[in-house]
Amino acid sequence: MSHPNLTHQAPGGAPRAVMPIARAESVSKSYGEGGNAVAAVRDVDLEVAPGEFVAVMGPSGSGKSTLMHLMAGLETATGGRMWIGDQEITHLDDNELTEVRRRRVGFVFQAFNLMPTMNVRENILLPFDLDGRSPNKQEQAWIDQLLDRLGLAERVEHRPSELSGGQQQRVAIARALATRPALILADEPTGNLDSRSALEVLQLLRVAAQELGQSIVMVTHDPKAAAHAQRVVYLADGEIVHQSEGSPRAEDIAHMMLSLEVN
Ligand SMILES: Nc1ncnc2c1ncn2[C@@H]1O[C@H](COP(=O)(O)OP(=O)(O)OP(=O)(O)O)[C@@H](O)[C@H]1O
Repeated sequence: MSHPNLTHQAPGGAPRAVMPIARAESVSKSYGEGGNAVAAVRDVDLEVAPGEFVAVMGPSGSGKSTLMHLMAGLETATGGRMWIGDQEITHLDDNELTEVRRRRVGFVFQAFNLMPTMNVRENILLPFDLDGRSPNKQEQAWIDQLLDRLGLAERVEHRPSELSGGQQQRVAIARALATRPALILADEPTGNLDSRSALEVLQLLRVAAQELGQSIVMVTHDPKAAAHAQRVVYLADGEIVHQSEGSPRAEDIAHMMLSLEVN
């Protein structure tokens, strides 16, 4: 189905200039049934523009990971509709979802899912292999830049078991960015990293957004990490309760988080 925003009017009546790369419309997700049902995500409306870097924050159990999985088509919504670019993914079957993800989405999840028998280079090139092609010259230059900036250039022949946890995480990040997918979903991408590596990852995500036009949605508990995003979306009890206008300061984010956690 085509995207309704092609003909959509933005608030104020002006036609929308760009189609969002990810869009949730009144999306809900419940687990279980009857008295045991848990409403993990409730009536969420969210749009992420091309080249936008959005951080998602909220107390533990507020629905951040579930929202991310819904956006990726890894979970099926129990209500509402979801799009990736112009493609509605709400009712796609598993094969169709796999295809959309492979072509358009890069993931950095907490389980890095690196292939243990492959070295760093082979792991990073895996998305190209799955697409039945090799990187072109521009893509190879980008991969070299990723390896360099992530401090992995000397490690390309190593297997994951020969790397530290932080290095494995950086390989997963390089792999997610390598094909320059339109949408990057990152769950705590700086969670296990020292502050220098974390800064490098956040700066890379910004480069991917600002220079390559990739859209990034990053779940994080770290106000300093979230301050690198252009917008921060706050969840509580499965609902969006606040959104920043522009990049907020880490102190303001920490303050907001505190108020959500005590409520
Ligand atoms: N597969 C599942 N079955 C049942 N309940 C689930 C499932 N996955 C998540 N939940 C529940 O949904 C709610 C939201 O969980 P979710 O993992 O999305 O929160 P989160 O904000 O990512 O938390 P954290 O910051 O602790 O990772 C929680 O109450 C959780 O227990």
